[in-house]
Amino acid sequence: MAANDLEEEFDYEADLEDLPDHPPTAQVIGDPSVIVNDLHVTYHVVGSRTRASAPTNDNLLKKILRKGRSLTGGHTEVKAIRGVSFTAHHGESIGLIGTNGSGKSTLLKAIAGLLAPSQGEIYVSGIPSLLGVSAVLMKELTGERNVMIGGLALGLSRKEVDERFDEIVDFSGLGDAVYLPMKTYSAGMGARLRFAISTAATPDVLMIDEALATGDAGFRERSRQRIDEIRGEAGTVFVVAHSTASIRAMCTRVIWLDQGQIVMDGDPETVTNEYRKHVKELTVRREEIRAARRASSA
Ligand SMILES: Nc1ncnc2c1ncn2[C@@H]1O[C@H](COP(=O)(O)OP(=O)(O)OP(=O)(O)O)[C@@H](O)[C@H]1O
Repeated sequence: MAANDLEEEFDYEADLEDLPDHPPTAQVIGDPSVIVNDLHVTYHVVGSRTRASAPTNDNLLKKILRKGRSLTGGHTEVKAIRGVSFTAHHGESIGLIGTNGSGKSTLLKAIAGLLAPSQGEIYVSGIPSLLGVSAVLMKELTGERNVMIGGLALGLSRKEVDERFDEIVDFSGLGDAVYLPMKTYSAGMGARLRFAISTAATPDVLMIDEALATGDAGFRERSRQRIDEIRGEAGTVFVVAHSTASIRAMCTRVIWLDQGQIVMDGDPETVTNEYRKHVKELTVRREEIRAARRASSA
């Protein structure tokens, strides 16, 4: 990854002014809602990690003749989560931070029950919801129809969805675009609608993966308030965001992941400060490597 990409990835200043400078209100934390015990998650990927040598016509022919065998080579295991343990409580909002590929999304998917642990256990009290409704929404249908589908998927009745429809649309900020097919929405519009539907019912455990990055300042402020309300109603919220400013504004606790392991787990200020230092060091180190490469090829 280039140093520029790395800096974009850690958009830690960009939205500071968009967000209130007070941290989330302190909440008395309740009983455990999620217990993760020595979790390991491994992806099995068909294909070799090593670069294939350019095939000559001769060995390509041989490969084609070896019918039924994979042309892609070996089988690779990606150990995305390696021995993660923590306990989350009712009333907490936990930010997950870490560089690209550190395992944040994988951890959320495992808590949501979408990925099986290869080792370890996850206990969840209540129903986890990974932006609960994303899987059931249909791009060909209008936002309006999707509000109904998503609401029903969350366990609301048809009448309850009808009653909450205006509120959901107001929250999403979509206006009349809600009557257009979702496939016509920008990434941000789709993310805002998913967030609005997912939080229409108060979930026990809500997981938000990057949805907030796509919203504007007003939407982010509404989201922050909604997350506070969910915590107030004894829910637990997990938030993945690359912006440490958003994380500090929304979370009562932060877990920093690196290469599938926990580096730090603690209060937002301490963890994000340490993380920012780490990112700055990484950026400097990568810039030095690039400069050395440029010098050696000159
Ligand atoms: N479906 C998959 N198949 C194989 N490997 C995967 C798959 N999804 C993720 N990985 C790998 O697992 C590791 C963790 O990925 P994950 O998406 O959980 O990280 P992340 O911290 O959410 O990254 P990002 O910030 O880029 O979204 C990475 O090495 C990634 O390449």
